[in-house]
Amino acid sequence: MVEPCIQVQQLTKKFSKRTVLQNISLDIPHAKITGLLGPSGAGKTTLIKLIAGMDTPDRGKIHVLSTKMPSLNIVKRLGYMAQSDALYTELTAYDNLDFFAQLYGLKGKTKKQRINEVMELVDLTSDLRKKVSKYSGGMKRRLSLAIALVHQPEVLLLDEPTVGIDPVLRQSIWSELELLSKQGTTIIVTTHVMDEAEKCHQLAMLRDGEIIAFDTPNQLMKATEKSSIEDAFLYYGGAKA
Ligand SMILES: Nc1ncnc2c1ncn2[C@@H]1O[C@H](COP(=O)(O)OP(=O)(O)OP(=O)(O)O)[C@@H](O)[C@H]1O
Repeated sequence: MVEPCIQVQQLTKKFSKRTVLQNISLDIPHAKITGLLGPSGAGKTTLIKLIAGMDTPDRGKIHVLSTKMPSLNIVKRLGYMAQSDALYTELTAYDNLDFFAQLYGLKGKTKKQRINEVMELVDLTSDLRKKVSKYSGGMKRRLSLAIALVHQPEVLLLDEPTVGIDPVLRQSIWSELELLSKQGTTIIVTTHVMDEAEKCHQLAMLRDGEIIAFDTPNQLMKATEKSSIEDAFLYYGGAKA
């Protein structure tokens, strides 16, 4: 049997006395796009951060690429895009990308080529030399995505990657995610947007720190006899995401 790319086992996370993730278990296969869908405060960011190794669970275990998290050993194999942009605003976009690309071990021609490729992908080529402090919110989001992609990670963890991005570019980003997953990248993406949720190969629906359903979008709609993911989600007792 092929081991899942990401294994979450009986995970519990508390902040002070408040339990925000409750006994979560998930097996996430390789080379699929898995969506985490849930209303604000459901625990999506907390879960993706734990998977990325940015925080530690109170109970349970997470393995990514057969490595117990958190672990520095696989940092280079992961791409993580946080919900709030972590950018050096006094530097240009190029310098930001250059900094992260070097951290990930890219050098010389390959580094330059990758920087150009990812900036083209997020449609920022003409703003490559602009200071990030002059970027709009949507441009910063796109640059953060470019940074998460620059080292061609095997696992991509994206926390609301398309917030503030216009519909046309959003579509092209989703086409790229689809292509990356076809090429073998495992992708987890949190979203509030229902039409994005439908594009995921499988969806974990979260509510109040618990997984209320985990299946393909089609199966979720079929099982609930609903014609949209939003209605299926409401059926399972989720508030409006
Ligand atoms: N560092 C922290 N300290 C205390 N409470 C926290 C912390 N981080 C998150 N929480 C709480 O944990 C719960 C889950 O938050 P989380 O950010 O994971 O939700 P979310 O589903 O990602 O929400 P959103 O869609 O609004 O981003 C919330 O009630 C939040 O207030």
